[in-house]
This record gives sequence, C-alpha cells and structure tokens, in this order.
Amino acid sequence: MGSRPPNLFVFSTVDILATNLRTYIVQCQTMALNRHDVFKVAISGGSLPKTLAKALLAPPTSPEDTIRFDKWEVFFADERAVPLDHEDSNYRLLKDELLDKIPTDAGKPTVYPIDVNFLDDAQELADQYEKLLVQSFAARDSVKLPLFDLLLLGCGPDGHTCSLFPGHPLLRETSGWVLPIEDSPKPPPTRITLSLPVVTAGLRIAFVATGGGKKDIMKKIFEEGNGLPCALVNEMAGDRCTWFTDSPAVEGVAFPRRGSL
Ligand SMILES: O=C(O)[C@H](O)[C@@H](O)[C@H](O)[C@H](O)COP(=O)(O)O
Repeated sequence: MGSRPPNLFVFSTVDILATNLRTYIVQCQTMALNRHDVFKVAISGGSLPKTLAKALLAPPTSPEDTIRFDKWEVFFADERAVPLDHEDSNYRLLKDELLDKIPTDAGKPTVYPIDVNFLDDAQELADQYEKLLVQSFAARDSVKLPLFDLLLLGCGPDGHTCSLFPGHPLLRETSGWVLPIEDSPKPPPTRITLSLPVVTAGLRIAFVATGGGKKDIMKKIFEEGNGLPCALVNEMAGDRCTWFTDSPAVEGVAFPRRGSL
C-alpha cells in the first residue's frame, strides 16, 4: 500500500502538460542515473507516445534539462501480438512518434521489443519477454520484482491500464511478471502486459490522461475506485504515482490532492 495518495497535476493545455511531464521525467532520470547509471523505463501505447514525443523532443532549456537517451532502456508496459511493423504494434507507434525523431547527437536508447518468433503463442511471447526482464533486472537488483525507474502509462476509458482490464482474472495474478491475454476487450485481442505487482512496484509511475473523453472514468477512478485497474495502481503505489492530466479530462472531479511540480 502507498502511504500517501497519488499526486495529481492538472494543466490547461497538452503543451503545458508536456513541459511539466518532461521536468518530472528528468527528475526520475536523475534519480535513476544516481542509483545505477541507467534509466529503465516501461512505456505503454495509446495516445501516450505522441504526448511523450512533445515532452522529450523539445530542446533542453539548460544542461540539467538534458534527456540522456543513451542511458535509457525502454521496455513495453504492454504490447500487441503483431509484427513490429504492424499498424497495431506499440513498438511501431513509439518508433514512429518518438524513437525515429530523436536527434542523432542526443544518443539512442536501448529498446526491448517483443520477440516476434513467438507471435502465435501468447504464453510463450509473455515468457520470453519476462526472461528479458529477468536478465535485465534480477542480476543487478536481486529482487523478487523488476523495479522500473519509471512506468509511463495511459488510462483507458474503462479504467484499464497497460493491458490490465477491469474485472479480468489477470488482475489477480501475483506470480508472473509478464502475462498473456487473448481476450482483450480493446482490439487486437492477443497481447502481453506487465502484471499489476510489477506495475505497482515501479519506483515512479506516471499516468497521462487527456481530453474530455476521460472525464467520466477519472471520476470513477478517483471518487469510487471500484477495483478499476487504474484505481488499484493508485491504491498500491500511493504517492509514487503521479497523474498528468489536462482540464477537460478532470472537469468536475473531486481529488484527494492536487499539486504542481
Ligand atoms: O496498447 C494499448 O492499448 C495501451 O497500452 C493501452 O493501455 C492504452 O495506454 C490505454 O488504452 C489508453 O489509451 P489512450 O491514451 O489512447 O486513451
């Protein structure tokens, strides 16, 4: 359980949100580089990569504001079981929106896509991705869970995050790090996702939710909870969790704690 409620930031525009998201990411990057000289990040799909590109591709305003892409290790918080050049691929989305646009002199992140040799077997696809995490995390941290320095997540209109959907049995999985799902209510149906324990173990967790389409679910997440995946992350991660929203997404929503960076 998180000891304090999650942080919530509301910005008047997505551009201002992006500037503040960058400041937050740089803070997480600094903590990570001090801790282990690498920045391990998990990123999900949806509208997030576009906002992320806005945040990260802007030129630095000071030396301290530099994005050290050369130190980034990028994992996928969830991924669809499709080839990497498929229009549904979260890898492709991130590549098109962000990775391919990083200036060459800014350094290249190390990116860990799924192994497309296992697209026909969701369990194997998940197991292979979990192996990658084991290699990347366990040896260094000798922990029971991979501790991402930062997870950058979206929030679906039904309250899902990653590919953890409301009421789905995957929410009760406590042992696996990476889980297969073959009946995702959001297409495509076959995907892999980080498990709830892995998400909530993250040192920092940031949600980005923008636009009036998020208003109703934001109310449910923050005012009722109702076991919605995003609400579960809030409950378990507490103030390690920070929401970046714009005004339309939170119109009329009462929050435990608002703040600014
Ligand atoms: O692969 C996916 O489908 C995403 O990872 C998913 O979890 C997404 O982040 C949310 O659905 C929010 O999407 P929007 O930001 O587009 O609403």
